[in-house]
Amino acid sequence: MATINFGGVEEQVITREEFPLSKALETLKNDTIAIIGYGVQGPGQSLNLKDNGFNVIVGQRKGGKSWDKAVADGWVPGETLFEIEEACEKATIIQYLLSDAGQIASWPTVKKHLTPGKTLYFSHGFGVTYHEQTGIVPPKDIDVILVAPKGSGTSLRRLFLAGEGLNSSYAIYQDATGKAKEKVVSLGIGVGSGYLFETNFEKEVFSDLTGERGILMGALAGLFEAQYNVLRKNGHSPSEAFNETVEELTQSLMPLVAENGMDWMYANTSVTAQRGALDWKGKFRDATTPVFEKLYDEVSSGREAARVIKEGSKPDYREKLEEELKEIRESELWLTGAEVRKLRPKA
Ligand SMILES: NC(=O)c1ccc[n+]([C@@H]2O[C@H](COP(=O)([O-])OP(=O)(O)OC[C@H]3O[C@@H](n4cnc5c(N)ncnc54)[C@H](O)[C@@H]3O)[C@@H](O)[C@H]2O)c1
Ligand SMILES: CC(C)(O)[C@@H](O)C(=O)O
Ligand SMILES: [Mg+2]
Ligand SMILES: [Mg+2]
Repeated sequence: MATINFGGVEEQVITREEFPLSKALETLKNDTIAIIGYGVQGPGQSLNLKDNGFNVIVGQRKGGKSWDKAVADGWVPGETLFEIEEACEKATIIQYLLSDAGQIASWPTVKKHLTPGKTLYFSHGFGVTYHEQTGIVPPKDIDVILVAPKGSGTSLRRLFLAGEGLNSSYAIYQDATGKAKEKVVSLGIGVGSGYLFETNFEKEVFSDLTGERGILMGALAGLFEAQYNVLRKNGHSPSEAFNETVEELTQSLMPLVAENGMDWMYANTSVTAQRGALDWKGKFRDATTPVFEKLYDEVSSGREAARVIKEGSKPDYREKLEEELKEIRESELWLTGAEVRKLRPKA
């Protein structure tokens, strides 16, 4: 493990250099890894593991879109693609990558196959942390581990194909065999993580739910709408409002932040922008802190989980989601975005 000083706080991280792929392959050479669920993380993790040389099969409900996608991606029914129960039976390591609500519904099926010596792997602390609501309580005599890629499964696959890697957190919930650590690190490297940082199941789910509802998705989308609406109300054209709200952020300023930090982005803007933004930063921080405090409280109390389980378990969830996404897609803001994207010059 490498000790890294993160702004004055030392943490241990695991990199590909110190835990190479060859060591991961050696550790899991007798294992069959079943990826249960082929939604977003399933494809990314299974294809990366397969391309890295691990013994992988996929378990997915037959007949739906995810099954067809698995076939299109090269998984062969009866050879490397099975119904969930059959894949669980064949596996020594079960990577439980159904949607968090789906994991509750399929738990009785999966649990039957969690016999001593097997390993149960999650990419989220949700099911185990909120066990009073999910009913997911693994048997004591198996290893229970987590590798949570910090980003979409789509990005996990794309970065892997580009020879790069998304970072992931890892955690051990139960170590029945004494080998959970080497297994979790091997799987973390195998699924294509750039590096791995340690957490526990509860911290992973509390931070993840806060992040995605907050700045990564919910807060960001809400701030976009607020600023766009104010600009439009004051007579600015859609293209001007969109460019000053979204396009410049994604195309010009966030790449600078990603490359070299916030101060680098500030250093590459005008004095006028710097001065104003530095003054307004505090106002936005103070205005939104109570909302973030409320969000964390909803997450840590389990109330947010209850809402997700209730909504995510409804049979018409996907249909309703599609309606909500359509409403966003067809709003003036994002219709403008579609036109603006088309105008980007190609290399
Ligand atoms: N989406 C991501 O990129 C991402 C990132 C990090 C961690 N995670 C975590 O990874 C896990 C998988 O997430 P995902 O977004 O890939 O899942 P998903 O929502 O895409 O669903 C995965 C699969 O579950 C199946 N499924 C849903 N309900 C089911 C049910 N009742 N019975 C049987 N199958 C059912 C669907 O057919 C789908 O193929 C979750 O724990 C999630 O929190 C996801
Ligand atoms: C990709 C995210 C938002 O990081 C993940 O946490 C998810 O739930 O999909
Ligand atoms: Mg998440
Ligand atoms: Mg996340």
